[in-house]
Amino acid sequence: MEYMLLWRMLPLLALGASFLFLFYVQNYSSKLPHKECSLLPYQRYWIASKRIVTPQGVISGAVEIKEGKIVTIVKEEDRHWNSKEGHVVDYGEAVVMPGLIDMHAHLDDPGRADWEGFPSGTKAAAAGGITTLVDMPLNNFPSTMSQETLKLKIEAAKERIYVDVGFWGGLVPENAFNSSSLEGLLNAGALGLKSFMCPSGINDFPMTNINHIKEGLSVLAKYRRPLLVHAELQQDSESHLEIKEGSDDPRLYSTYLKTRPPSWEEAAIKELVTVTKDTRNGGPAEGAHLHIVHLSDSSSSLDLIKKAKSGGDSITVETCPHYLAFSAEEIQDGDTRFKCSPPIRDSANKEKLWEALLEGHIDVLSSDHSPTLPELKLLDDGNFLKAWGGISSLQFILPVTWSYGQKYGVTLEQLALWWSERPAKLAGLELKGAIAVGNHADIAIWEPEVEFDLNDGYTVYLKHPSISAYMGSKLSGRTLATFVRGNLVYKKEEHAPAACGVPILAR
Ligand SMILES: NC(=O)N[C@H]1NC(=O)NC1=O
Ligand SMILES: [Zn+2]
Ligand SMILES: [Zn+2]
Repeated sequence: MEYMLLWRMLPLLALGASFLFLFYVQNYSSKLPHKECSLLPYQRYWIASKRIVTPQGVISGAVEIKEGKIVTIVKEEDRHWNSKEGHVVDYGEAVVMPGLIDMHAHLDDPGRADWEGFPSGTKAAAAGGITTLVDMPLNNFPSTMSQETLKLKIEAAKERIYVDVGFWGGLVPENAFNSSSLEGLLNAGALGLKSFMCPSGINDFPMTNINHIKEGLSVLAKYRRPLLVHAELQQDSESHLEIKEGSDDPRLYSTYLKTRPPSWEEAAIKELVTVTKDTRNGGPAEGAHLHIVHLSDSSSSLDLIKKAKSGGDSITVETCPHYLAFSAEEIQDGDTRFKCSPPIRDSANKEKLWEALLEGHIDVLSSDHSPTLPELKLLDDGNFLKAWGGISSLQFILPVTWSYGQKYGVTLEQLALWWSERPAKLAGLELKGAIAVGNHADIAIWEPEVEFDLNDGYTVYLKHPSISAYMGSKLSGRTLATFVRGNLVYKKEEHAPAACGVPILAR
């Protein structure tokens, strides 16, 4: 009789057990990253190399990664690490460096995704060793200048980004005196704000004056987040107004150069340093920080920044690879791929930029990757005055800085400082920017000595490779692999099947 009861109960028991099993699998597996996020099927593993760039210097050894974070770093000589404890990926002599953080890129998504877009831009980033991008609030449509428009960005990024992406919000006349609007944007997670002191090239992103900037800083002080400023102030007395269609040849680079002299940068920075005084200790905007983007003028503009820094202002400055790689003398007439603002100046200016970077007066590097449609670059026409201003570079920033930096003795540690550690600090990314225990396992593996020709045979992931000023050049430094939070997102011309980058929102 009891046996009979047991037999009858069996199907019920089996059903219960399978429910329990399903419950377990669902709950447990949801905690594991999607296996399509990574080209490496391990949760826990070691990366070994003879050249690992840490804040304490370059070491030979191994880094242990567990569930997306760096948990151990050991030197070769301290052989406590036991390879049996996990899978080891041995990269030999290749360099293991913190992934690059490009704090200034325009991915134009949503609204102008045909210019670049999150999938193409972040695939290019991953292929170039970049593990985090901070996206600019303009060139996408609508511009990111409110809580609602930031939400559109986050929505557009969903399952479409291959690396992590943070967002700057826009400071524009419309929101500058509306602190609740700015606070809404900052509360929604913007890592800081960005504004222009000259026309931005995009009608729906109008320029700010120094009063707007002062207001922006006072709101940012409370959040301890930065304001990034495009520092060029149009000087009517000179230059561009005198350039009339027909009298100066718009195909000559020298014509374009005359339209944006260094005095524009100098005038903007002169105004900025009157308000950065507020950021000093005890000042009314203490806690805010002003960051000058893409400095080109290495003379008077830089002197003003140095003076403000020495006075205790919270101010930093970046330059970009194109100002370090190219000089005005080399730009061919009609080659609008090189048009950007502020413009690329002469070679003496370039030498001084390098000097300032090496001496620490320029703090950080960024790409200012600002693509567009090839037809708006006017490559056939070659009209420098009408072509889109912006350089396409994202995938190449590491080999460009490395290749052009050879002449100046640039070291791996310097690259890590300019491209990872300092941008992480500026953007407030606490767990990124260095190979250190507890940090996200955001890692670039690359071979500095390997040369390549950036020609049609090279796999470029940017949406419009033809508009990049770097096409046709020979560079050294090939990316082998890129890890984002422990996921192997790129390996030798292959991306992970799923886009598992996450939006980074300030809290
Ligand atoms: N709108 C936009 O991306 N402008 C950028 N392009 C450029 O060359 N400088 C910039 O500020
Ligand atoms: Zn700019
Ligand atoms: Zn820009």
